[in-house]
Amino acid sequence: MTFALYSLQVAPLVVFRQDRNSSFLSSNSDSNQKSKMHVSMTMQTDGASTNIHTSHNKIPHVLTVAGSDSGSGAGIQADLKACAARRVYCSTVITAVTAQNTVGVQGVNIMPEDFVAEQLRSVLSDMHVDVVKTGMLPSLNILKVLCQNLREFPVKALVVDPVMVSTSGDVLAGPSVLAGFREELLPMADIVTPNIKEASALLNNVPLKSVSDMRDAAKLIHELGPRNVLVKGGDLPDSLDSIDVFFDGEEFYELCSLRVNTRNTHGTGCTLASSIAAELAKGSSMLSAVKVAKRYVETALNYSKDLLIGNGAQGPFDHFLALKNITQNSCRQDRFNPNDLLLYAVTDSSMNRKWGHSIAEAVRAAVEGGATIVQLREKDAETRDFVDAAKVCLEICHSFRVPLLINDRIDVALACNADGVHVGQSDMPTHLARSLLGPEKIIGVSCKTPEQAEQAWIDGADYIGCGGVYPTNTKANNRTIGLDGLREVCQASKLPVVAIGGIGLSNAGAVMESVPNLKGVAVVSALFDRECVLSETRNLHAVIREAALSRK
Ligand SMILES: Cc1ncc(COP(=O)(O)OP(=O)(O)O)c(N)n1
Ligand SMILES: Cc1ncsc1CCOP(=O)(O)O
Ligand SMILES: [Mg+2]
Repeated sequence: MTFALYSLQVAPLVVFRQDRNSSFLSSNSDSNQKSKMHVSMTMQTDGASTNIHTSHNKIPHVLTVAGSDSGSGAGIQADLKACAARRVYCSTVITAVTAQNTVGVQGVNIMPEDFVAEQLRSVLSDMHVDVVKTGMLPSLNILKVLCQNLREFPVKALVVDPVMVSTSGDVLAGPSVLAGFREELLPMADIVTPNIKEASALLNNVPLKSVSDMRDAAKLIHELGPRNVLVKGGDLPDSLDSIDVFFDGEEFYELCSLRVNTRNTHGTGCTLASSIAAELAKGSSMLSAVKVAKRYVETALNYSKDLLIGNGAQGPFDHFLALKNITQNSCRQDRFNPNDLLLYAVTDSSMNRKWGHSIAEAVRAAVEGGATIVQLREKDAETRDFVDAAKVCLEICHSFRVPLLINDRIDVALACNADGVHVGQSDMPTHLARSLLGPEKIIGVSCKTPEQAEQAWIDGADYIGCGGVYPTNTKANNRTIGLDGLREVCQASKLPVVAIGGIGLSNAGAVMESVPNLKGVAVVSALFDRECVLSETRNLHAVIREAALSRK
């Protein structure tokens, strides 16, 4: 039995009107931002994106319009799990019910389009939906009903996953739907996320065999009207990496991730699109949303690679990998905030020994004095001592809401559940560190050139440590790049930059004042090769803060 809601007065809804020539999202914390995004309304920033409630208690909301998968690997079920894991609310409009498992699709029951319309109206007329994500649209009429509702109830963003064939090879949308995608839905989309087969189908079956073909396809699909295109290269043969091509209408980005060797890939497309939608709902810029979503899927696949569910060729994966850490009570609540780089204290075991300080004493003095982020750089510590000391320092830092990173040692960072790591050009490669640490941890990378900074960004780093700016005795044989080298990296880097090397009370203010875009300074000896770490940190903090304020 259905209820006629159509006569009810509908409360005035949304909010975001899209200017078709511009993009829709603000990105006030996203230094990766390259495209022409406009501020339409105050949303949460990336930096606060793990807090699902805004100050008005509004939760970011994704509506998924997709088919049900009885095996729960893909479709509506994957979308719900992805949104829950990414901590946004998810409502659902079901377009079809499939009888499906890890072997394939045994049956499809398409919802009548009137009932799809009724579901859409129920959700959109009552709830504040930020982002709509589409999956299986099994008939042209359903697609048209969706477009009609989107025109009536505009939302902040539309993510289109142009589902046509299931992972098992079963056809989920016919040629008339393909025409509907091209003519009606894609022109409304903020991003479309075809895999190789879907991109080829959208382009009249043009063959796609290389990354260069994917770039051409992204450009041609962009001409169909979506503002951004992500062509997913997971099905390209003969590659150790999985490369996706992102095109925003102006620039191409090749987004690389490690190919995870697993049978459990059923639902990756739905999960990726839902995760992009979730990040957009939180207020991320498009490129940042795509990067975070990719990281999340890669980590989930890696975490579930040996999971055994079903007897078929393609199994589901575990979306809730984050729950494995839920029992750890000592965890930071916020994601990386670039402003945390303002005064970056980097420890040194030999300096602490010289002054008779334990690591914990030195770290406590630094955070009490105003350090905004701490790195344990314990080059000669025994692993066991390092892990024990890191756990104590983590408690101290978190009591001041200061993140704690580990220098070089991913194993130590994992063992103590630190907030992240800092790696150099000859340490663990950044993309490997990212796949080991997952999407939420902070990764900093040392870079001396714009090219290295670009690579760090591609590989999934969060910030750049740039230096040595001045000569230093703390790191042997380290080439000095000077203020000019620092400026060059700051100007080119899409990631926030912190300066390091020979910086102290006498020059920190000048460095901050004379280098545009610099987020802060990282310091070893000026804090730790001193008798009183607390007062040195207080003094340096005052100088840097003043310089940062005078720049504004
Ligand atoms: C913030 C910050 N920037 C740069 C470095 C240097 O890292 P790396 O090049 O790996 O050298 P080591 O510190 O490992 O000797 C850093 N540690 N922190
Ligand atoms: C680790 C590192 N990386 C580049 S310079 C440097 C040492 C910085 O130490 P200090 O602040 O004592 O000059
Ligand atoms: Mg290193």
